[in-house]
Amino acid sequence: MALDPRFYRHLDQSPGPGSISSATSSDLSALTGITSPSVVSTSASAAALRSNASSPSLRARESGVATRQDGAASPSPGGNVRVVVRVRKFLPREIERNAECLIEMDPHTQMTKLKAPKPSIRDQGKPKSQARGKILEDKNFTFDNSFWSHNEEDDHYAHQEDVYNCLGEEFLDHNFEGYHTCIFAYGQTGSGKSYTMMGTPEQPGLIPRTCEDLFQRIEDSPSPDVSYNVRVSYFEVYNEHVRDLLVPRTDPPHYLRIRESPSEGPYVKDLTELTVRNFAELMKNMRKGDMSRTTASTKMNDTSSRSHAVFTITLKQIHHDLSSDETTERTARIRLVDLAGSERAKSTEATGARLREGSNINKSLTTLGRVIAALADPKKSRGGRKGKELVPYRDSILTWLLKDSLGGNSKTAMIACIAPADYEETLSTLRYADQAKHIRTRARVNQDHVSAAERDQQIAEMAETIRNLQLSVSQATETQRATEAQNEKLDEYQQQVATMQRLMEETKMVSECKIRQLQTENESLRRHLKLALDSLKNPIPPVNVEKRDRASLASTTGAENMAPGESCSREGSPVGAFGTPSPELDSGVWEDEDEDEEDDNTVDWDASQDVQMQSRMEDLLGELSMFKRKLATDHERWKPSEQAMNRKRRVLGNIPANIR
Ligand SMILES: Nc1ncnc2c1ncn2[C@@H]1O[C@H](COP(=O)(O)OP(=O)(O)OP(=O)(O)O)[C@@H](O)[C@H]1O
Repeated sequence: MALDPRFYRHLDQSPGPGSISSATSSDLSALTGITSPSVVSTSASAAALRSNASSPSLRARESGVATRQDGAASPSPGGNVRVVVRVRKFLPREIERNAECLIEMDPHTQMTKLKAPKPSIRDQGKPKSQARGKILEDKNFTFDNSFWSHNEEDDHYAHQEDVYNCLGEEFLDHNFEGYHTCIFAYGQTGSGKSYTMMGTPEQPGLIPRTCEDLFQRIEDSPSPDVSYNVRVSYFEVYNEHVRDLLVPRTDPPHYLRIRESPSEGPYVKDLTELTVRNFAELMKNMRKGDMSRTTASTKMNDTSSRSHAVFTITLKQIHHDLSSDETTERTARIRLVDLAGSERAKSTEATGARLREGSNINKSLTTLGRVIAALADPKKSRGGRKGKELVPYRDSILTWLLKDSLGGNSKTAMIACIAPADYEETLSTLRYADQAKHIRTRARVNQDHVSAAERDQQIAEMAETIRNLQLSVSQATETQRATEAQNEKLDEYQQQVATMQRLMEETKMVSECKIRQLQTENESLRRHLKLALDSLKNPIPPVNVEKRDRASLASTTGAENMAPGESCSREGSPVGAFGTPSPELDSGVWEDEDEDEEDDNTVDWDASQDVQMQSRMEDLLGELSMFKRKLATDHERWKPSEQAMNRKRRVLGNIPANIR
């Protein structure tokens, strides 16, 4: 069961009689988190709950609940796990079905008897061999304490307070002595684990009582030389994942990783650890965590815990001896674990997510059982010549995280919670508990002495570390700045490259345009040359044209009908090449007054004209080769593209080889 929200309601109100006290702290303690007894107020109700580390609780001895009288293992001075059992009262559903109480407890010997249920009607009176159902037997177990919480009318009824006085108080004594402790509740679903650990608003359980007593002891501490620092963390193991309960829930959930250090053992990385200065602050954080714990309603329990919850208090006591100027630090870890209940899918009728949760819960509890079994038998827990560890801590997250509490540096207690009317589940729980009795842990006081010289050295080392860190930070800042400057320069270069690429593109376009122009020019020159060569190869023979008078010519050709500027030729021959009149036209079809002298001569295509034409052709060839050279130079200068080159090659290829 997760804690009833009503439990916290009273924390915001002033404490009433019997309620859990709250304390305020000074501004100084608020700043440092270190609580000095002189600055913590005391409530009247809490004054009754007094005990301290050096004088263990008297109330445990005065309590109506007796401890074992056979002197066997109670309390466990040798470091054995302390095992207690608690049976709850009937729940309404059990009363309804007229359930039979199968548990008996002897307050003097602390013996717990599990009675076999009555045989079914059909098996009644039959001998064992003929019974159809399984014949069950009575079983006896002896634990350090047996808490009878079944019937309030009975003298030896164990209230919440009795459980705390018998177990919690003694464990808090150990914490003030500097030991790590762990108390965990184990049992089937609905057997009363959460009730025992957290309780209800009216009946607070072991965890709130421990917290209250812790701050009460700090307030009542007689020594002004001791300062206290209290930190809390709260996480749950749900479906084999670890979730911080002191931070708001996220979707998807943020799971934490587990690490293992040689000195501290397994721990949850990045787990929130808050400094608390008084009981009210501590309970506020516990409320936060409890609200976000995973619970659900099952057939066996309306508010069933679907996760294992681990609430950890770290108590640091710093004692400074003025005369010797020595400091002593004691650190104790108080681990309070509310396990999810083992369950049978058949009883809970779970399906879907509930069934998966159930199988994960059972998986980690089975592993816990195997760990307990391995630890209970020291010969089995260490195997092989190399002393290889055979305890399967790592087989589940829960057992891995509880490694130190189960088999290492811790004083540990197990509260086996049992339902009064479930034979099979109760037998299984009692067997577990019976095995756990044999586990021995190796608890030691976690204390450090620091002399004045050592403290000065530590301070000097820390100052050096701070200086180095500051240096690293400033170096990192420098590097960051340099990187930013480099990035800016890189941007600048990239911009310049882009501009140059653009320019090159433009230059290339201009070159291509020039090449195109030169090619056109080349083409026209080629055509002219071809015509000239044709004319050379096929010269037109000289023609003698007699001078006729304009009138007779006009009558012959009908020139009087022609418009001015129109020309005509005999037989319609074209105008000569190069714009020079053809010999026919040169013969002077039109006669001007000014050209009379020329007109008087007969026009002949003689050898001198041949020579003239020849020399003109040679000039043209010279010009053409000069043009070719120019073309080559331009080509070099403008670097035409491959395509343009090919085009040029094609053009030049068309020029006859003898010209090139
Ligand atoms: N000693 C007791 N006295 C009175 N009521 C009790 C006692 N123990 C348990 N109950 C009641 O029994 C019911 C089941 O108890 P609880 O929720 O603590 O079981 P649980 O073992 O934590 O179950 P789960 O594993 O499902 O979370 C609750 O209603 C609780 O108030």
